[in-house]
Amino acid sequence: MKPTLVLVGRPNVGKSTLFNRLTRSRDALVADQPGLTRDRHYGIGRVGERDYLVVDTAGFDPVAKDGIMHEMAQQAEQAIAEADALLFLVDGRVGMTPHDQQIAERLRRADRPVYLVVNKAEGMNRAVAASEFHALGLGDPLAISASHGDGVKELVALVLEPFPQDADEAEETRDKSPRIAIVGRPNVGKSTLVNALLGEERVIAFDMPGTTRDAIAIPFERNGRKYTLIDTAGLRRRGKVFEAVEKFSVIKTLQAIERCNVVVLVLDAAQDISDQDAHIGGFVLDSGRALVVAVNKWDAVDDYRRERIKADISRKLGFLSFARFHYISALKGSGVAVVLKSVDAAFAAAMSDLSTPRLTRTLQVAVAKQAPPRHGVFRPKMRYAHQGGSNPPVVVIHGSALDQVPASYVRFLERSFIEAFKLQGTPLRIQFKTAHNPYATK
Ligand SMILES: Nc1nc2c(ncn2[C@@H]2O[C@H](COP(=O)(O)OP(=O)(O)OP(=O)(O)O)[C@@H](O)[C@H]2O)c(=O)[nH]1
Ligand SMILES: Nc1nc2c(ncn2[C@@H]2O[C@H](COP(=O)(O)OP(=O)(O)OP(=O)(O)O)[C@@H](O)[C@H]2O)c(=O)[nH]1
Repeated sequence: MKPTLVLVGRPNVGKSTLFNRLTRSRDALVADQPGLTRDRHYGIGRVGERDYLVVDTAGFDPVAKDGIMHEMAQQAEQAIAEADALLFLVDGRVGMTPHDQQIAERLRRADRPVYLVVNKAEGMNRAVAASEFHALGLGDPLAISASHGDGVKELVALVLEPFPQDADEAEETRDKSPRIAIVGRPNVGKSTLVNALLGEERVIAFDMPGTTRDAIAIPFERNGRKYTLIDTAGLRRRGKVFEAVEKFSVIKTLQAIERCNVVVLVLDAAQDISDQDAHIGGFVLDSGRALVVAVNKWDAVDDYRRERIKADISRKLGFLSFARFHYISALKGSGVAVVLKSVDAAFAAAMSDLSTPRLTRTLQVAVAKQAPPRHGVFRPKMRYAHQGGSNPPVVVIHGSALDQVPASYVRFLERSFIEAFKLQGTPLRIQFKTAHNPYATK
């Protein structure tokens, strides 16, 4: 599983700045989807070679007893409990404050590795900037500059070092059957859908999670096909049904998305699409996972409401249009079989092998139909394409002056490949490789 790094610190020490640097999209084109708004507190890590998740807790006041500060502290507590490592930021220009000491005291009790990070240290002697923070009793302070990037790579490498490269990751990518994560905000019907999927069918083996913190996986069979369900909420089996034993957790949701290869995003037809729905959808898009959307509780809403929710979806979740949407009732079991069929299709699309000659031909047809716009004196030239990865499929395009291709044209190319190869249910990524200037790619 990917390690989860949680940033804590008092307001204004630079947590958001560090968060942005740690999560800045490697592929700016993904970030450029119209209508996509992000939850600026949770992200997929992009610095260095290894993948990780980052959580930014808003200003953390461990002694707040009520009000908004108390609420924020509770959210921070949940994130601390679910963290694999804690990054405690302090401000090297301001120096140590009583608030830092309170937070340090809380973190000394956290049974997680804590890294003391002295930010805003650009242009300062790092040892001097760090020295007074030894008094916090959290080990050697590490001086960085989040805004300039100094020391950030080294910090990430150090923090990730103790975590083994995912042992089962390699095996999981070779998996021939879908690993499904059922995600959605609280009360939309995730457990009900899990039961509709698993209830009647054979659950091959289900071991109680016991003391392990890892998300559990439940293998099951349906219509002779094998699947694995990635748990997001600590499912417990009670008689014939599974129930969630933990409250909703964004971190667990993200970890499950990272661990699966097909996401089933559950929405509640009786409610309007919320920011939380959109943020979860944004994570799915960022992660590149295949996706099926189940609009649940269709039995409980009238025609007026049905029209309204469809309009709401197309307005707020347009960036998920690569996915199939199904209108289902998990409670009555209707539409569940179709969801699973789309899971199969999305999985197949995400894992497809795309032949180089066909990719190149598709590229040529697309360029003949609509050439990439000229940028200054250069017109991008696209010569050939080959596949660079799966789940999501990555198409690598070789040519010249490709670093200036606008996002709208990239989306046109994406659509062309998706149509030509009939890749329903998976996002597709395009990477450019320019012959003359190897540094201008990505
Ligand atoms: N000089 C310097 N300023 C920085 C650095 N990192 C962040 N800042 C500045 O510090 C201020 C606070 O940064 P934020 O990232 O918003 O801090 P925060 O901890 O997220 O603050 P809250 O959102 O209030 O919790 C901003 O003005 C940043 O530009 C740095 O490495 N060096
Ligand atoms: N009418 C109707 N109600 C449903 C349907 N699916 C679930 N519900 C109801 O919605 C409520 C929430 O369902 P759950 O399956 O517990 O939702 P959840 O997403 O797992 O909730 P959390 O565990 O809080 O994240 C329950 O009262 C269900 O009976 C459906 O298809 N139709």
